[in-house]
Formats: sequence, C-alpha cells, structure tokens
Amino acid sequence: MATVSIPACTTALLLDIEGTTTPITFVKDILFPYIKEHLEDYLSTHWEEDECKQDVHLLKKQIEEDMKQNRACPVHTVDQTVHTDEEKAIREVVENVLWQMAADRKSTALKQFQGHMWRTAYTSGRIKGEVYQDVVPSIRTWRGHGLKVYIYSSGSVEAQKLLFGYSVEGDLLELFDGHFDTSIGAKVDTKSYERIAERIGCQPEEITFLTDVTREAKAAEEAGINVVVVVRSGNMELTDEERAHYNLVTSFSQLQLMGRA
Ligand SMILES: CSCCC(=O)C(=O)COP(=O)(O)O
Ligand SMILES: [Mg+2]
Repeated sequence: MATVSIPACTTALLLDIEGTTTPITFVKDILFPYIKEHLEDYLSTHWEEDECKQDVHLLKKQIEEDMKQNRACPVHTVDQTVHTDEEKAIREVVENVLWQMAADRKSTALKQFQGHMWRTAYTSGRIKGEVYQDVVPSIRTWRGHGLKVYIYSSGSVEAQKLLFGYSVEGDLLELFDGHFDTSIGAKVDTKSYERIAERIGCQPEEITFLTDVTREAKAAEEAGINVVVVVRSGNMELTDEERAHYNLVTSFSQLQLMGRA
C-alpha cells in the first residue's frame, strides 16, 4: 500500500466530510431524501418558531441575491390546493429549497436550514452518521502525536456536530478541535483557507487538508496549505492531470506522519 507523508511542519489536519470522512451515498441517499420527505411538514410545524423564522429569512435573502445575480430561480405558479398566505409562503420556501438541492447548492442559508431539519432525525436515532472505518483510528493516532484535527464542510457546523455526535461509531465529537462551515467562506475560495489558518492560529503551511474535490484542493493549495486528495469509491473521477498533480490516498491509514516518534 502506497503511503503519503504528512510533512513534519503539519500541526493541524483539516478534514472535509462528504467523500472524505463519509461516503457520498450517506449524504445523497439518506440525508438529502430525509429533507425532501419532511420539508413541507417541518415548515408547517415550526413556521412560527424563531429558529425557523430566521432560517426562512436567510433563505429569502438568498433568493433575492440569486435574482440580483440572474441565477435561475423557479417561478412560483398558482397552485389550486394552496389557500392561505402561510400556505403560499411555505410552498415558496419548499420550491426554493428543492431547487437549491437539485442544483447541489452550498449556500449557507440552505445548509443551516438542513442542519436544523436533521436534528430530530439524529436525536431520535432514525439516522446515524456514517464514517469510513479508517477515519477514527487514524484521527486517534494523529491526536496521540499532538496534532490538532478540524472539520471544514459545506454542511453547517450544527449538521457536522450531529453527524459525528450521533455516528455509527458513537459520539466522536471529542476527536475534533473545531469545526468550520461556509460562514467562513466558500470551500472553493482561497481566502477561506487563509481565514481558517488565522482562526486556528497557525501558518497555512502548518495545515494538511484532506478533500475529495479538486476545486477545493486547488483553493487550499493557493493559500499555501498542504493538500491530499482522498479517492473513495463513488467520488468524482479525477482527470489524469489531477492524478499526476495531487498526493492521493484511498484510506487515511495511508497517511504517514513524518518526523514524529
Ligand atoms: C455535514 S452535513 C451533510 C453534508 C452536506 O450537506 C454537504 O454539503 C457536504 O459537503 P462537504 O463540504 O462535506 O463535501
Ligand atoms: Mg467533499
């Protein structure tokens, strides 16, 4: 099995979730269908609650932003089954959420709302967060050598904590020193990685970032971060050029710490 070195200067590991710690199928076949199935009911039940009002406010601001940027947005059609203003407003939010999900948008508004919707699914035991088998032992080894471990995902910090807090391997939250989501910036934006380094309190060169998405890898690399691309079954295929350019692993167990006893 080929190993990839984690440079001796690395003091922090930064981990993506979907396609890296967790199968894409868990997100696409379990988490997202849960939202689609419960969306209308959830909004009707929680519509008057502050958290839901804030989520809807953020989603509406996102719609305005999308309109300004001339991004396609579904046109609200008159639906004969909808009567009250509340029903109409809920239907509008449902349509927008479904539209954003169909486009796999990573907007903070969508991700925050999804995180709130998943809370009941996790706490009731209906959903358990999946993690690849090599993830937990590797993180324990890194931590044993004094490395810090952080998560950076488009999923909201709350959604991240639910996934790892209610995982198939139990509560894993003690394994992480912190969590970042798109409120620090998009994962394809170099500035986000500079901000993360600043927030962690280290130089970008001291961070090793693991991700399955090469656009994220490129942005991190441009910030000076060391990058390893994770190749898991079901992840997006890499081009020959990408395969040649990046250090690749199919399992965290292939990562070897350099210069540590
Ligand atoms: C962590 S919650 C579910 C995952 C999700 O919604 C998502 O967009 C995953 O994005 P990632 O940045 O982890 O690839
Ligand atoms: Mg990913």
